[in-house]
Amino acid sequence: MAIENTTGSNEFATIYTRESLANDSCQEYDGPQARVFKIIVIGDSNVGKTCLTYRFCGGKFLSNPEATIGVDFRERTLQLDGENIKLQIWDTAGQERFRKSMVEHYYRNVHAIIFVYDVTSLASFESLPEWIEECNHHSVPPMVPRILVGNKCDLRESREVSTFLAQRLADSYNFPLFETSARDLAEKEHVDAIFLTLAYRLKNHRPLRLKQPSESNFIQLAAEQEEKTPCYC
Ligand SMILES: Nc1nc2c(ncn2[C@@H]2O[C@H](COP(=O)(O)OP(=O)(O)OP(=O)(O)O)[C@@H](O)[C@H]2O)c(=O)[nH]1
Repeated sequence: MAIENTTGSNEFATIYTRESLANDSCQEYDGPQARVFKIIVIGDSNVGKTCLTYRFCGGKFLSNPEATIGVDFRERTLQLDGENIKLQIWDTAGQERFRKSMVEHYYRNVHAIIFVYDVTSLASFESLPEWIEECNHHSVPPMVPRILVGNKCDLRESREVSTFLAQRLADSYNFPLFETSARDLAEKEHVDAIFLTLAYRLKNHRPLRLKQPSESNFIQLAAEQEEKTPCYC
């Protein structure tokens, strides 16, 4: 099942569906001159942040991921309407003990935020206001796009969070809502569509304040992380 919902404000005018992806001008591209956007993926431990980002960047489902320590970095470069866009995805740790020293780094110069919950865990859904609050505490500008993703839709029998409930929360924050599954192969294009929706939004939004994340900081943090945790890229 794939559901894409927009908020009434039409903030995300471009929402990419499976069908539109098939005809889209978006291609994989690994050229040197890409605009770089930092996207952080936030939410409780075990909701599937690693699996979602790995599905988007690596194409596969990770059945036995280890808990993220600090942050794992993944990247994918796309060519959108002739422009090279590199999405630098920060897969953050859900467990407090693995994230507390990193929180400042997560939010610095972030361009977009994906809040993830698990549709089979009401607790992970009820944590969302705290994650959103943390983000607000770090003074992330309001123009930074935020989206809500309910993962593990393949576990239909165990669902604890209805689409209705999730949509109500999404509407209250004015965020678009997506429900998907990192595990279900049939949802692969839908996972791509979530990130592509953000990529198009970022590409077309060129505020003067937009600051590129420093490549040197990124490389240094990535090197530190590699020592701590295996990289699945
Ligand atoms: N059924 C199902 N299981 C999933 C899905 N996505 C992730 N999982 C499983 O959920 C568990 C946690 O996945 P992770 O991606 O490591 O979760 P996380 O949010 O990154 O966890 P932390 O690194 O601790 O923050 C793993 O056992 C995955 O195999 C999904 O879409 N469907």
